[in-house]
Amino acid sequence: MTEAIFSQLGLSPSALLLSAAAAIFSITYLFSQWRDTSGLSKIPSLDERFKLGFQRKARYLKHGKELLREGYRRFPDGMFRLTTQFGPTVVVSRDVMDEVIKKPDDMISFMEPVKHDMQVEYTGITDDHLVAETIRNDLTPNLGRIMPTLSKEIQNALLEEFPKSTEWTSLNINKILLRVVAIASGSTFVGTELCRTEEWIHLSTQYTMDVFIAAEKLKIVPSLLRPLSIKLGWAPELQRIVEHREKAKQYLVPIIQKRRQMMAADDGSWEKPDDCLQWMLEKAHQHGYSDEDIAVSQLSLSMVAIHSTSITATQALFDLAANPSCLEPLRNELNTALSMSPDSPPTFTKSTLSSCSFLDALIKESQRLSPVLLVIGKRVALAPIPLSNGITLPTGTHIACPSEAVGTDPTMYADPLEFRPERFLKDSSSSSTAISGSTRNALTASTKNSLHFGFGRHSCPGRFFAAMEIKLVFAFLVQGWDVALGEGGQTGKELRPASRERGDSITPDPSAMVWIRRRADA
Ligand code: HEM
Repeated sequence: MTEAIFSQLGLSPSALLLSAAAAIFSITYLFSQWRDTSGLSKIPSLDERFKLGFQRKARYLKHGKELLREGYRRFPDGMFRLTTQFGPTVVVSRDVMDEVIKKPDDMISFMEPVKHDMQVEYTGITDDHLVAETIRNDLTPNLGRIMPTLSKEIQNALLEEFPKSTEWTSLNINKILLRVVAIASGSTFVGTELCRTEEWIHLSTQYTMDVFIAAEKLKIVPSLLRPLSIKLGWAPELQRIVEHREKAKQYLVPIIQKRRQMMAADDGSWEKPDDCLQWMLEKAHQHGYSDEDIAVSQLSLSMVAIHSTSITATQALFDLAANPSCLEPLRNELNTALSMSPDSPPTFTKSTLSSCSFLDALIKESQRLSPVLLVIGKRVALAPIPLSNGITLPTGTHIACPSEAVGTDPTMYADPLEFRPERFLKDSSSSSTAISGSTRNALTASTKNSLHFGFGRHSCPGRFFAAMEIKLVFAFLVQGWDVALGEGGQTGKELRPASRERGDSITPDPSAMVWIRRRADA
């Protein structure tokens, strides 16, 4: 049908797409010139040399980290304008961010940037209150209770996925840790049976990939042309997203219904599952969720949880392998923690794991240098936002805080690009002045000095679970295996795989290999 219209017009689909794109770029350019004359022009800009919006966006996609660092160093206490992949954005200091995010959601929107980033109009991602509430009210307070199951799943998954040989073997660690985290998270999200099935592992990881890829592809196309580009087959992932949702319903609705029957017939003998699916179905009616909605919410939960955690774990493993001097203190600390366990054989508990401050510091230091995102606190002003510095951010202003630049600020962190977990230890003499000597330095801290899980009321509610999961992966991994970055067990900073950076996001090199061998005494 669409092709028939094009041939009647005497145009190929790509010629039409190109002409329409040219027209839309011109309109966008004129609009961006008009926008710059608003109150925002009082704020310094890093965009001056580039006139066209698409040039600015392309520059950010390639050099986002350098631009954010430059702006932060030049205007550390204030704010600056920069076109990010999100469009013209006011990048604000932590103090301004602190002020802004305290405003109510009807003044400063958390969802608007998500709508753009995830292209929700096309991908169908929704603001899922049930997910955030379940994490805050059920998952986080019960971490101690679910830990034995989580711990067992991680240990089993590592034993299955990692080599049994005591010879060095190369592995694509991205893929393996994604599987381990998907299985382990699945045990807490949907239960220990479904979490190990290939179908669920595929669904819970591929859904996220398809949503992100579709959204990235759509953002390249000017907004008015997106429906046409979809008709022309530009984002086939959108169809797969719909299929993933149908599959999730097929897998989960019968389980949910079975659980409801068991609940209704329960005479006290039924052992109620202790997982997010159960917690969600028990409160679904308060939120007006059907059983099918719960199934889709489980995909949303996997989407926010699994990749962010496995990426953080992968980066930390690269850092550990690149810094072998960290291995001995880490193993000693873990052995001491296990020696405190009352169980036989000894196991990690929530409190023994929290006593492992070097492990906490190591992951936090890795996150400081390789966070998942360059900025946090992306928001859109839904009303004018007056600030204490006298500037009022007009309605529609896009805001973000340059968390990576803050984390590599030399006035906060001595030798900021060096990997030194000790800087986060309480009694470390090498800590920088701004961060030393406080339990607020923990990996899960969400403060103005610790930004990578966001801060304020929308800060990541899953960070306690993520931290526990990553720590358990590391605890079992370093006890059972040796890790290196080159053939024959070579290690060293120069071998650390470089990350991929595009716009706001930092990801480990997907093709990077690590070398692993089973420890003889494990
Ligand atoms: C290392 C892994 C993770 C990182 C780096 C991370 C990071 C973040 C960040 C930066 C935000 C946005 C905060 C803001 O804009 O103010 C966020 C929000 C969120 N995260 Fe995480 N996250 C991780 C793991 C998880 C896990 C495991 C879960 C679920 C169990 C989760 C659930 C959520 C949810 C539901 C939100 C939205 C909160 C809201 O709507 O208020 N995250 N996360």
